[in-house]
Amino acid sequence: MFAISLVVLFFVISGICLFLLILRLFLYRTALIHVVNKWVHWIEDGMHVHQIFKVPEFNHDNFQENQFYGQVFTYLNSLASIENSDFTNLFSGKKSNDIILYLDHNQTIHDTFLGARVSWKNEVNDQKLGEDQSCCRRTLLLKIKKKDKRRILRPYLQHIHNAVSEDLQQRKREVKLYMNTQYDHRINGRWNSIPFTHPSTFDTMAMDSDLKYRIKSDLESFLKSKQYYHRLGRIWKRSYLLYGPSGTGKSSFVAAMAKLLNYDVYEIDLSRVADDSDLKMLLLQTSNKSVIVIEDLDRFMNDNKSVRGVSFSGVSTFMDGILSSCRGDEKIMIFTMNSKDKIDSSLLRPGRIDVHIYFPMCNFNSFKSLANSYLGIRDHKLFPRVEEIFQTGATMSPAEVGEIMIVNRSSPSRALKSVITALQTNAATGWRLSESASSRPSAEESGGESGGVFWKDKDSVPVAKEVRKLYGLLRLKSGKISGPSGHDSEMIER
Ligand SMILES: Nc1ncnc2c1ncn2[C@@H]1O[C@H](COP(=O)(O)OP(=O)(O)OP(=O)(O)O)[C@@H](O)[C@H]1O
Ligand SMILES: [Mg+2]
Repeated sequence: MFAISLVVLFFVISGICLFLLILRLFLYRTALIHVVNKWVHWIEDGMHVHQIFKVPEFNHDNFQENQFYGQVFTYLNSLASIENSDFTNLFSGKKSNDIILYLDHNQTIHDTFLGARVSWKNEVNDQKLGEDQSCCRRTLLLKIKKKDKRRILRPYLQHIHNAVSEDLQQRKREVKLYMNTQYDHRINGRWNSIPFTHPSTFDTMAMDSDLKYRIKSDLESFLKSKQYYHRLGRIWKRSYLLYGPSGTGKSSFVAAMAKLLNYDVYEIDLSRVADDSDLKMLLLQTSNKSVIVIEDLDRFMNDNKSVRGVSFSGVSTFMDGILSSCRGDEKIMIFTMNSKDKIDSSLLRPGRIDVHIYFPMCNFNSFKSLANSYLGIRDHKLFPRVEEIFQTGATMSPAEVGEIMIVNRSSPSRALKSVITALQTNAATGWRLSESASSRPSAEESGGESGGVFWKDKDSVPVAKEVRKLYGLLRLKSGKISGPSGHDSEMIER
């Protein structure tokens, strides 16, 4: 009898074990386990009081981005649990085989910290602005059990901060290009960003190497001078004016500078700025360590004295950068122009523009540099002929030379012959005369009224001897900064 009971018991226990095993297999195979987990969490959540914390995208005054929002967003997207969150977005990353996961609007993601379970919601509220316009107000909501709050809240926020800082350091900051959106007083953020992938670098620029070295050193010494500027009571800002004819590499050089610094680029399109206060707002919404760029400033200033409400004084106040100094961080401003001829000299005075860099048309040296990078040749039997034509004063922009070389890259001889023909045609049509009249820096421009430091490619302009003498005198008065090769004739400090 006892033996029979034992056998029955054995079968019952085995049956239960088998049942549990099959149930487990069933739950996992069919993913019903997630449904069960959801119910368990739902019941558990219902038995607790929660507290919700908001992390809005913009600070309460709506002027500046809330840095912590960006940190939390990066942190959440790096969590393994994002893969379990519904509607996660998949984007391709920097490398072709990279896939990046991003939390979708109004989705929830869970995280655990020191044994406590918290959840985050990526809340996005669409606001109707007009007939066919709307904007989003983004907030991240942290839901945490009241009983866990005292124990984990502060360490958890610190943990996010540390995790993101390390992550950012590892990724060495992905540089972004920000562009201002059309003005609308109901929208908080005025900048849209995309990854900044411009291929230009200091190495790819066909420029005098001495000049490149000076610009690099200038940037580096500026970045190290926080205390110095502070002691002088000056705003820690450096402004560069890149000017010269079209296609000489000004925009490419902006990209090269931003890459060298690893700074984000904020490019301001003045036609989208409503008025002076909007321009101020844009400046206030830029982040630390950024390059602020206004391209073709001469065009805007000359087209109409007031660009859609932006006044002359609005532009000069912007250039003074007083607002940008609110957070005491360094700012680099870059302005590009084709010519300084018609620009009010007060806009170019030292302090508003610290360094003037002239971008010349192609000369034989920059031609050789382009031939090296575009065609892979350092010398060629046609080089003397090309040099001869340059010496007659014929010229073209580096952009034009580059285009000819790209089209004929399979045959360097054909490329050089095409460049020679194009140079001859330009010379015959008298193009160089108009170029020299409109955009080369005159003595007055460079050393006279505009001020600041003036740099140009040492081969670019046949500067008159008298001007050089004058420069020499000015240098003696103010001290000099010389490059590695000892050429200091291109730089004037007033
Ligand atoms: N000095 C240079 N070295 C190498 N490439 C150059 C140089 N100048 C121009 N290029 C090439 O020519 C093209 C046009 O250059 P970029 O747009 O920088 O000229 P830009 O001076 O800004 O012209 P614009 O005044 O019309 O805006 C780019 O593809 C760039 O790579
Ligand atoms: Mg340009």
